[in-house]
Amino acid sequence: MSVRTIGVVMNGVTGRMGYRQHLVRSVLAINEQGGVTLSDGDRVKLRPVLVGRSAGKLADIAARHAIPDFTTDLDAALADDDNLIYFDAQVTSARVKAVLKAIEAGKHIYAEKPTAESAQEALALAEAATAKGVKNGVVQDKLFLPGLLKLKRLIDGGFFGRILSVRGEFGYWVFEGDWQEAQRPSWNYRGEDGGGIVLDMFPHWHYVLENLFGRVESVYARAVTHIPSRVDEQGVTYQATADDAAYGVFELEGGVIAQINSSWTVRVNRDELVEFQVDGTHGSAVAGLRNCRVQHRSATPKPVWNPDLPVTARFRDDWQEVPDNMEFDNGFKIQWEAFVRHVLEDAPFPNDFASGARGVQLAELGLRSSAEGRRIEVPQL
Ligand SMILES: NC(=O)C1=CN([C@@H]2O[C@H](COP(=O)(O)OP(=O)(O)OC[C@H]3O[C@@H](n4cnc5c(N)ncnc54)[C@H](OP(=O)(O)O)[C@@H]3O)[C@@H](O)[C@H]2O)C=CC1
Ligand SMILES: O=C1CO[C@H](CO)[C@@H](O)[C@@H]1O
Repeated sequence: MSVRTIGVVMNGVTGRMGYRQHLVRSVLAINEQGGVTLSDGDRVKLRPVLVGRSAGKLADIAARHAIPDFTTDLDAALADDDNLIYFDAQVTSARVKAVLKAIEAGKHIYAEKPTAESAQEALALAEAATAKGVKNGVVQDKLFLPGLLKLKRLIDGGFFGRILSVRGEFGYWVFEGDWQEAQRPSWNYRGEDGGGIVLDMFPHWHYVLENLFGRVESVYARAVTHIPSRVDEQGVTYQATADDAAYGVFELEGGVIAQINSSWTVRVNRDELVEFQVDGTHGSAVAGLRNCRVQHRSATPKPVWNPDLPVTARFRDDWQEVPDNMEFDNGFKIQWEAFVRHVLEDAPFPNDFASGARGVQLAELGLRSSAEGRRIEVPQL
């Protein structure tokens, strides 16, 4: 068994996702476990090369984790042939330019979602990567959440019979920033800076729906800005020009109807920050980030509507927890390992830029649907 090291240029590590999930919980965690194991038993460690626009912030992170390589010069990092992979977790609006540069430099590309702000640009990235012959992948972390893995297990095991509908509820209250600090970066609430819940969350819903239930054939959405002004990181009031809630209906192949609410203006009255209820002819399930509960047709109670009487049935007690049956690793790390194997030994990696572009397309069509007040067919890309 041999161990080798490859360089990974990581742009955006001073941000929330780039630092926590990608650098600490994925790349450094992979090295701590001894690297990515390839099919022949060899191991590959990752040498992060931190890139960003603030030398001070990069130096802090590098010192904290004893990382020798960091720079504000993306071109220099891309010019180094030992750096095989370029990873991007910058703000969405900065993604396309940097990724195109990295493709041009012949790097294999892994990027956060959404890959671009428009479907045209997202497609252009996919085409540029294909033309250059570089591997490409987009983060689709929700597929690896324990709750969704359990849901997939139920689907694969035929638990539902014919699936009829999916109801998704995502969101929580994001503070306005005046009397309590906002817990998400302010650019998310400015359209001109690449913000908006549709662009943020519809790419997630797209790959979840496509992978678990089938192709998304149409969308109807209403996107709104419920809170028109917020206060940013500097304490300055700004106009919230991006949508902070979206109410969407998606029709899937085979007639499944999915209805997903996404909101940063909702107070949580559910067990998890995202939950999907799936109803089928033979059974139903409610899956969250970690847990999944089911009710089989044979154990379905028969409620009778009678508002004259107090409710005595405890409907939630009639559901059964799906067991873990396995250890669940961090989903971002699992995807990093898969991408490294894809680059080095051509292992399958379905979450490519083409699938990323389909997600951006759904966001774009969702926004168009909202603006025009109509249901829109989703053309196959
Ligand atoms: N898969 C998932 O679950 C999630 C994915 N995301 C995606 O990750 C990306 C980053 O989001 P998040 O980490 O929340 O954002 P942050 O605001 O926390 O981080 C943004 C990063 O981009 C850099 N940056 C900011 N402005 C610019 C600019 N104008 N030009 C170049 N770089 C810039 C920042 O550098 P600096 O520190 O110097 O400002 C920082 O490194 C987004 O595309 C978002 O959609 C976000 C949340 C969850
Ligand atoms: O992917 C995501 C999951 O949820 C987060 C919380 O609002 C979002 O920031 C995000 O982009």
